[in-house]
Amino acid sequence: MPPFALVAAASGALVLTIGFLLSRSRSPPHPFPPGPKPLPLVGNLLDMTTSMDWTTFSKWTDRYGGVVYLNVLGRPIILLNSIKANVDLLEKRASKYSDRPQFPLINLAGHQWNFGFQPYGKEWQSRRRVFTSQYNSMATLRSFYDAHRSAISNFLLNVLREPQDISNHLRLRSAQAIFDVTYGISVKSFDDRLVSTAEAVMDVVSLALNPGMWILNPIPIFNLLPGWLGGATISAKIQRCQSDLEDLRNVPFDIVKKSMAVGTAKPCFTTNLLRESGPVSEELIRDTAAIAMGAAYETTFSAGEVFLLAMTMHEDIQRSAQNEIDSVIGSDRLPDFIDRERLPFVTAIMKEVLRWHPPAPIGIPHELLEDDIYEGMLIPSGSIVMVNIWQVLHDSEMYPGPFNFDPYRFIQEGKLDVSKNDPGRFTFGFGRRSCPGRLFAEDSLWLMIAQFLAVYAISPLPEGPPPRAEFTMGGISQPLPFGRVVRVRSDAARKLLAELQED
Ligand code: HEM
Repeated sequence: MPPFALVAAASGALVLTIGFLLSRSRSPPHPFPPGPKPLPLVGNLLDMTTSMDWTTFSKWTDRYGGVVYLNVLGRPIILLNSIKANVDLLEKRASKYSDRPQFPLINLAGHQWNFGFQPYGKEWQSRRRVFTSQYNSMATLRSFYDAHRSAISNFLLNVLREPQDISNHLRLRSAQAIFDVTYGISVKSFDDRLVSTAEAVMDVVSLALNPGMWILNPIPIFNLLPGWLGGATISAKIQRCQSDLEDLRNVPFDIVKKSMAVGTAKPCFTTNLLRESGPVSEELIRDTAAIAMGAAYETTFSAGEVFLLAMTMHEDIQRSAQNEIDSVIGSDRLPDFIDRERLPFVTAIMKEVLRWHPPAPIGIPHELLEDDIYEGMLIPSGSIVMVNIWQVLHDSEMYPGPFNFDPYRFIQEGKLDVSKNDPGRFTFGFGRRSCPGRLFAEDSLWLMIAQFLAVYAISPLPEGPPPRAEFTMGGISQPLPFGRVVRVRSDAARKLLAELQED
């Protein structure tokens, strides 16, 4: 254990003791929900593993049910493991359950303007409303189609040139689509300063959302560390995080403003809002634009990697999708958004990708604003409420054989049917804080799947272990590296690739 963690744990003990005694001194008329037995002083600290471990959380469903109570350092934590509990609490009682807890590292990095972490209230509401005015409008989403097309064309061409670097190409595609849509800026390569800044910001966000960081909060201890114990290095790193975040917030926005002034700006999220006459301030437009980059980059990349893993593991499913594409579209053009209705199996694969391994398996924690009684149990005010999205999507009643990658579960009589079990309903969270980028994310993933399968085939390495469904832990999770071979499917596919234009 690093020294700072020891110091943090030791100094936290006093706080824990007080918290624990206080929590014990309450004798609620209603019991807390069931959960693993807490230890004296630390409560359930050891049950909450150091990384976000949804599989451990899910095991508790069998033992304790859909609502699990933990007490960590005197702080109540509620895990919602079932669809019913999530709908009943986060959706039906949204006015109580839509706040966010404090994330100390997020605050320290300077995210106070980021509505994804803001408390529930007017400020959050007005920012989210501006964001959804674009990302939930079908007309605006359609205007983003060209950005998706061009990012995916670049991706397909990059794969042709360097198939072994497919993960990097997938990352670049995520960055290109979101920078184009948000700022009308085309980032050319993975080394682009804007992309590396976004990566650095997201690395810190991922760390900051780790329960170890917001439960133990070692930051006050870092501040006390003398230089020889790493204090100076830590403080330099913190300053770097702050300046990266400010760059992400300001640099692309300033580029758009300059190009608007000389009449060369491409229509995008930022120009749409800046041109609208209305009460929205320039600062608010700048802030909401910057959020999209952070929120979309890692999540859409992760979904793309999950797709590649699933196809490498299930070549038969891949071939069925390719047969569908060949018979509906033929081989003289690439599938496009207009074909969506006619490619139900491709859509079923997209839905199953989002179910089989959701990119944000335990979402972003909420905080409860006031005491609540649910099914006779007390959920105390101030509880941190964590949604086990992964478990919801592995509910064996809703999704029989939940560990299998099985897009056929969404096909009834040859047609797509997600009327009762659409994973998109759960993968993006529940209630008023649910992801406002859902429609954009599904558009982006669908086109990538359809066009990739039209021209490429992916298979396991001929030698070496077959790929396994293994994933990184953390706020945003993705497959562990796995071996695969990508090849152009046919001469017709090669011709289609030759006709593609690079942006
Ligand atoms: C596959 C891709 C994506 C997944 C799986 C995903 C998932 C999520 C989840 C689980 C949350 C937390 C919901 C909650 O607190 O209950 C969230 C929040 C959010 N997402 Fe996404 N997301 C994705 C893509 C995107 C994209 C493309 C954008 C923007 C264009 C976006 C913007 C946001 C924002 C702004 C929030 C914060 C909402 C708030 O606090 O009010 N996400 N997302």
